Amino acid sequence: MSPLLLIFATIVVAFLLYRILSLLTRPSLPLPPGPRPWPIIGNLPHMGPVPHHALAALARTYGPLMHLRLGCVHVVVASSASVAEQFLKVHDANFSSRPPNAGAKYGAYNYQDLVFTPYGPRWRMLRKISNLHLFSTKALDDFRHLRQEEVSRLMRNLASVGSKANLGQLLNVCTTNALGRAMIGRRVFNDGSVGCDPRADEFKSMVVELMELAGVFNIGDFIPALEWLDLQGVQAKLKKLHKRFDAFLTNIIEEHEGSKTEKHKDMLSALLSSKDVADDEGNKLTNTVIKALLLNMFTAGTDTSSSTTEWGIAELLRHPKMLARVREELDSVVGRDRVVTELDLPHLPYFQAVIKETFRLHPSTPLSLPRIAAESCEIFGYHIPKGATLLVNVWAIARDPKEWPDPLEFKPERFLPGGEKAHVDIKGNDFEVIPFGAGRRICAGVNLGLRMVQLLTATMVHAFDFELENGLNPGELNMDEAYGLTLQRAVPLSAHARPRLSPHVYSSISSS
Ligand code: HEM
Repeated sequence: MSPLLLIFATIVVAFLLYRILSLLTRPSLPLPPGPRPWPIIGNLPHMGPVPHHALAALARTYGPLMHLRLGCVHVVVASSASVAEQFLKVHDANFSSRPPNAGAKYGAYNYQDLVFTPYGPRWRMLRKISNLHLFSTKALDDFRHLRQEEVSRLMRNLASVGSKANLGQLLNVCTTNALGRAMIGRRVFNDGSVGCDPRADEFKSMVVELMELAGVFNIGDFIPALEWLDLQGVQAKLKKLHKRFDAFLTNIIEEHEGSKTEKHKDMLSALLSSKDVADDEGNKLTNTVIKALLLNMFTAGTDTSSSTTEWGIAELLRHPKMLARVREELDSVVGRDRVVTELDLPHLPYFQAVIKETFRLHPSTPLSLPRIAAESCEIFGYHIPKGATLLVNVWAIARDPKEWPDPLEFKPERFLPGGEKAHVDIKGNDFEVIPFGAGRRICAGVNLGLRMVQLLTATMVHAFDFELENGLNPGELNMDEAYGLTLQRAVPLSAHARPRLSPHVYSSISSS
């Protein structure tokens, strides 16, 4: 055979082999529908400046189970309760790790933390430790008085101010200090005056920056060949921010180790005392893992709760009749001669419905946190490839008109007896409203977050009348969202707070 013929025959055979192989390996099922991807960048341009809005709009065209290609990465998006249930309940084991990303690599000690560590022995160890020391019912009850004291401090400070107060900032200081006392045995920030500790402003801005960076669809995460170019500057910013967080956390640990004589009852003491001792599965807590865990708690556990409270108060201010009904309930259960406590909360059904409705319309992580498919699988007749990133649009699911009549209206009644969602809870069992996610990687701090948001919101509306800045009519309150990984208010809530309880309540609050 002539050489030319040989080359030609080789090409034909190779082509035929390729066709046969691709036919054999092609999944018999189609991928879910989705917008046509651009070459190389795929659907990245479709994500827009506010990805949960853009994905909700795309889902109206392509359906609640959608496929996109971001760079080289397959991404599937769940935008209805039934699709979310498939991923987070039926196939939860297959989606129990998170995809690789620059945020975890450069911002969270290279995946050594609880939020991003792959599902496995380290995840189990960290989840177990945090449940034991922070999130179990016993730990939550043991630290109840700390939360109460911090909320009361906030109340006393607000009562003593004549001028307008930045509620968002104060709520954030309060949640950070309450968490700080349980985790590291002390407050993180001063709050002596409502002008606040300047470090509190800095800390909140660090958390918000981290959430903003984590919310960016970083090109390097989706096109690994371009990672080194850091086209959006995300990696550089993450590295810089990480240094600031690391200095803050190293300082906390050094201080704690330096005061060994005191008997601490906080989480950090327990972590330090079991440092470098292997557990049953051979895992050890190192200084780095401890810092990573503290970082998770201070970032995942502060802004989420304070911004949800801010949204809740804003909704009540915009709906004066609902605010009046909440106050009526509080005044009849608690009265005006004492502050509301966590023990009162189960006796406030209308207020509970207001909180659920706040979480429905303003979930603090609108796209939850991403998961990755460990193996390929089939969902509703579609092929989900191994390695695909899963995004659950919890924001869109909770506004799905097929599930929620008048989805954009703030209507707490829907959660009351006789309402269409009377028996629905928000803790990951009813998939039409999953602000804390669901399945084995559901938010570790769900019960703490709920208690904090409830106590703060109830205390604020029970103890104060609010007057908006410059005599603004509450109906005109700006409710726009500023997007990061968490859902901030575009315009922080500022108001004059006027005490409405008996004067002795504000003066008798302990200042421990
Ligand atoms: C308003 C309050 C909060 C909301 C709405 C919220 C929401 C979420 C969501 C949606 C996830 C992802 C769940 C998933 O993948 O299915 C998550 C994970 C997590 N949250 Fe929260 N969270 C809140 C408060 C807190 C608090 C107070 C803490 C701790 C102090 C916390 C710690 C965590 C941790 C450690 C994870 C990662 C869990 C894991 O990967 O195993 N969160 N949160």
